[in-house]
Amino acid sequence: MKFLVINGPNLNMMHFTEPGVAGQLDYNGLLDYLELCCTQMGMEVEFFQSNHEGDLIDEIQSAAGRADGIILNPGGYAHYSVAILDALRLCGVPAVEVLLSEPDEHEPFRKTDVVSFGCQGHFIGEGISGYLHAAAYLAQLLRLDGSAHTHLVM
Ligand SMILES: O=C1C[C@@](O)(C(=O)O)C[C@@H](O)[C@@H]1O
Repeated sequence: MKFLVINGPNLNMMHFTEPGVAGQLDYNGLLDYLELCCTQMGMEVEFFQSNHEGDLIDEIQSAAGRADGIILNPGGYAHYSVAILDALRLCGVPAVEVLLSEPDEHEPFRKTDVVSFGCQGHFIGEGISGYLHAAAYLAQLLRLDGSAHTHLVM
């Protein structure tokens, strides 16, 4: 089963806390951590990050036939990109959203999440564990409806 992990603007500049470990990971450290954990769970992952809305949309559109599911942290686009929402609805690949932090703990304008309407699951405010919970959830979803199996056979 293969997942495409898409991270939106500014995620490449952030630092992340690994559960139970002192210190912080940079973006490449995050990718190494996620790849290791997903490999241990028997999943293949591919990563994409962009600061540009159109590039994120191109990546979502190209997911069909290449990945069984999308794990998306849209960054600030979560709050207003109807275009990313449309791409998720059109691409035919199930997507799960991850937001590292809880929007309620930030400015009121972050309470709206338009991209969430294109996602079949949401892991919000769990830090980087959200990516792993999203992967496990997607795997379960795909096993239940058989799409991943169909895709692999094709
Ligand atoms: O870029 C980010 C990070 C974020 O996507 C998160 O994962 O918590 C939440 C967004 O509101 C913010 O703009």
